[in-house]
This record gives sequence, C-alpha cells and structure tokens, in this order.
Amino acid sequence: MNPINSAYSIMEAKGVSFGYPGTDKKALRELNLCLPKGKKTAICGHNGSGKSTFFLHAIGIHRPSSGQMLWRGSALSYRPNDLKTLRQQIGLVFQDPEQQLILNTPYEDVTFGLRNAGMSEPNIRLRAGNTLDAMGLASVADTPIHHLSLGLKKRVALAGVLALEPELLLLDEPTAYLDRASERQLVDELNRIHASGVTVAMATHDMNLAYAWADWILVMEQGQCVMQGTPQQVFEDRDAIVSLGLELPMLLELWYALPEFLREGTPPRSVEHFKQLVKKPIR
Ligand SMILES: Nc1ncnc2c1ncn2[C@@H]1O[C@H](COP(=O)(O)OP(=O)(O)OP(=O)(O)O)[C@@H](O)[C@H]1O
Repeated sequence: MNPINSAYSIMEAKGVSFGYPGTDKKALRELNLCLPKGKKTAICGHNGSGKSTFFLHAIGIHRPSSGQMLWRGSALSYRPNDLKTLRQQIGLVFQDPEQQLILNTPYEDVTFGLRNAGMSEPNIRLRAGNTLDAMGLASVADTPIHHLSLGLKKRVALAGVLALEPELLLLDEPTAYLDRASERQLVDELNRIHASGVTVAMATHDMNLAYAWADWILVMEQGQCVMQGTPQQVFEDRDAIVSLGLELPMLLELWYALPEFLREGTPPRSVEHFKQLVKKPIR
C-alpha cells in the first residue's frame, strides 16, 4: 500500500508519543499518520487504539511528549492565539454531543462558536441562520436541546463546527447509536460537506461504513497506524484485518462467499454495484 506522502497530507503525526497523566501505558506510540488533503478518510481500530487521542492532538488539546503534529506541513503552534485560529480551521465533532453542546438551543449553540471566533453580530446571525438551514435544523433552532433526539443533537454539534467553515472536519464515531435513517442522513450530509471542498476524517468501528464511504482507510492498533490504503487495498488483506480483531465488511464477506466464476472485476463497494457484478448468466 502506498503511504500518503507528506506533501499530500493536511494533518500529520510524525513519531508522536503520548501518555495520559497518571497512566503507564502510552496512548500513542511513535505514531506516524497522514490525513490526505481533500479525501474522506476513515480511521478504524479497536476501542483504546488511540483514535480519539490522535484527534485531540490534531486540535492541540493534547501535546505530544515526543514527536510532532504538522498542520498543512508546519509544526503546530501551541500559542493561545494560534490554537484559537487552528480550532476554526479544524472542526472536531465529539462522539457524545452532550460533551459539545453547552447552551440551551441550537441557535444559541451555533452563535456561541461564531461569537468566540470574533465575528460581528450581523454576520453571526447570517452565518448561524444559513448553517442551521443547510443542516435542516431551522425548525428546531429555538427548541431546547434536551428535547431533541440523539440524531438531531449530533446534527446540532456538527452545525456548530461547520458554521466556522473548517478546512478539515474530524468526527469521532459520528454514527454511533444512530438508527439507519439518521445514519444515512448524516452520511449524505458528510458527502455534501466533502463535495464542497472540506477534508473529512472519521473514527469509526463500523467497517461496513468505512468500506463504503471512505476514499482512504487508516487502521490503528495500540497507538500506532498499522495499515493504510484505499478501502480495496486495506480489506484485501483479510488475514491482517481478522488478526487485528476487526470485521470484514458484509459486502466483502458475501463477495468472497460467491463461487469464483461469479466474482469478476474489483469487489463491490455498494449493494447496487454488487447486484450488477453478480448479475451474469450462469454458463
Ligand atoms: N482521559 C484519559 N485518561 C487516561 N487514559 C485515557 C484517557 N482517554 C483515553 N485513555 C487511554 O488512552 C488509550 C487510547 O484511548 P482512545 O480513547 O484515544 O482510543 P480510541 O481508539 O478512540 O477508543 P474508542 O474507540 O473507545 O473511542 C486507551 O488505552 C485509553 O484507555
């Protein structure tokens, strides 16, 4: 698999090690990892493999004990003003929206971030209105957040980050605990955001989603990046995926269960593609 060259990466961890205070175990162990610019990246790995810790390093909440984080090729600066700018350029959506949503209503929450970023009041109103509209949240803009479903809370958390128009959007388990319809809606939204020019990276345990959605996959294990490549490249190495305790995507399981004469071409990444590939006359 071709590792992503630093020149194409928007965010890079270079030999980053980090341990949480009071613990002996390293959460990141000389981690080398690049998020490719302009792509949709899925970061997969077990619980505790270091995905969230990497994200927290990306926005400078944690600082490596050794190694370096690079943003657009330059070492991250930890000066308060630089961090403030960085956190406008990189949006992190936490797994649990309760951790992110601190105000009473979606409108208040979205405007809070914009106000912190120093925007003028007329612009705040305009940007917040547009973002809530674009995210399909206009009708609940003034509804108390604790009355909203989990799916809507996650959308509000995403709206708060998107209002700042980040270049890089990081999402920690964005589809966790969502029903299929809310998951579909969120994925469509992420695809629209990506199509508008934003680099998107998500940490996920859902191998079906990672396989179908991502352009690039990174697999983490014990604080290191142990596999990277296109979805086809990564999941082609079935033994490695299984030995890491990860599941193969369902579509690939089905594909490899077919008799060989039905499996022509590259493995499918969607049900529609699967149907087309296996709809061949049996000779
Ligand atoms: N606040 C913390 N204090 C101490 N140890 C922590 C803390 N947060 C994470 N860790 C430890 O750091 C390691 C990496 O955890 P991290 O949350 O980054 O993994 P993850 O891949 O995001 O896991 P998950 O999929 O469960 O979110 C784990 O061993 C975890 O127990």
